[in-house]
Amino acid sequence: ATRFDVDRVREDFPILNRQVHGKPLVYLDSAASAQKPTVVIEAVAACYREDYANIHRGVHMLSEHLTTQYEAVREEVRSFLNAASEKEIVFTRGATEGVNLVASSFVRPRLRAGDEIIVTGMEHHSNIVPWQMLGEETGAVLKVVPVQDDGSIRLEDFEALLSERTRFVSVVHVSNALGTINPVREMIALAHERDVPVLLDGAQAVPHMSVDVQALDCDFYVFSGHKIYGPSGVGALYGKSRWLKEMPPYHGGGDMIRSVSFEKTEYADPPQRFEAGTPNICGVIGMGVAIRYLRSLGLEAVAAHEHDLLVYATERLSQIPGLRLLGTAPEKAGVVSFIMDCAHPHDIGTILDRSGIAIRAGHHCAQPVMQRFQVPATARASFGLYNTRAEVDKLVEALEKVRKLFA
Ligand SMILES: Cc1ncc(COP(=O)(O)O)c(CN[C@@H]2CONC2=O)c1O
Repeated sequence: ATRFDVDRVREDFPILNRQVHGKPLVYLDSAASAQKPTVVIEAVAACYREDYANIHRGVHMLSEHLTTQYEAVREEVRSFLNAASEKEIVFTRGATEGVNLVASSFVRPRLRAGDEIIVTGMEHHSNIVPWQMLGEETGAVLKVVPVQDDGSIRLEDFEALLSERTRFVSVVHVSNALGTINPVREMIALAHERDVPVLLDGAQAVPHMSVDVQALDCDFYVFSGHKIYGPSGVGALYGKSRWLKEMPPYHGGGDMIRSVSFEKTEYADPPQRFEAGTPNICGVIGMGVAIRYLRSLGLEAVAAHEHDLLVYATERLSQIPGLRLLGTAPEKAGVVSFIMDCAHPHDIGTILDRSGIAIRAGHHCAQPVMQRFQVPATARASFGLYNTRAEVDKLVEALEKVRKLFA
């Protein structure tokens, strides 16, 4: 793979030149949201400054031009995920809306009291709460794959939960709290042996690795634009055509119809059926530019660079007395979660902030993970393509300062 020139790449991210509390920003919170390259910032600005109109219905040049740009992003996302057709790509507000859409339109009609939905113990709340809401409505129950001490799950534990009552499996591809990469290909094969469809939450996977939904054979895949260096409030849901065709609309309104009358309304075909109302037009266009930018750097080169940072950070943090890593599975991406015996994660985050270092401290919308490891919270450093070993060294330096302060 071509050596990844991170110093050159950093020039693409204006915010990385700024100071925080008089110190250079060291941004180690990309798992929460990634920073934006100039090409994305400029594309969104140009969309509003030069090209803006509403899309899909206008007969004037601006509307037609922007509609073409907007719909071209659907092909960009199809290619990014290697979906069979761009009709399998639904634009959403993000991963959370993608899960809710599938829960409401695909799973809900299939559920009866006592039916089971399988998730893992490391899910983000956006892949727990929608299923609990369905359970309250239908009497369906959640079955949870236990998390091992190293933050991984065991296939045999997953298989043991599959039963004739299992109606759906919804699992995270890469954990935002532990960094674990789950064995999703094998999980999907086991579920499909029993004709059980699977949704993968790919919010933390797509920034760090190539994703091929046809090779995975997942039934649904969700991700958010803001984690792949694009705007917030935009994302995508991949769904197999065979499923999208049979799904009723999620939200009603304009654009998702073929014809409306008080006697009868005909819905549009997928994907438009699931895209009611005026969308985040310039956000979608920005997301398309972000995907092109990421792919221009090469997912393999980005993954290799981030893996080097992950290994380096893990080695260096492991040498800090009183620091315990959470999430030490052999297959990991993106994040290093840890606690220190001398300070609460929030204190760690506050002190690091004073040194210009941005990490996340809390439960990372994965409270069951905190309960599983019996910690109130963790400190989490997470990596993007623009991070460097020197920034890991600054993190370690600051953590030594925490130790001196609190020891
Ligand atoms: C694994 C995972 N799934 C779903 C989501 C929800 O994505 P949206 O908020 O874009 O719908 C997140 C967000 N990650 C959170 C956001 O802040 N810090 C995190 O780790 C996530 O990490």
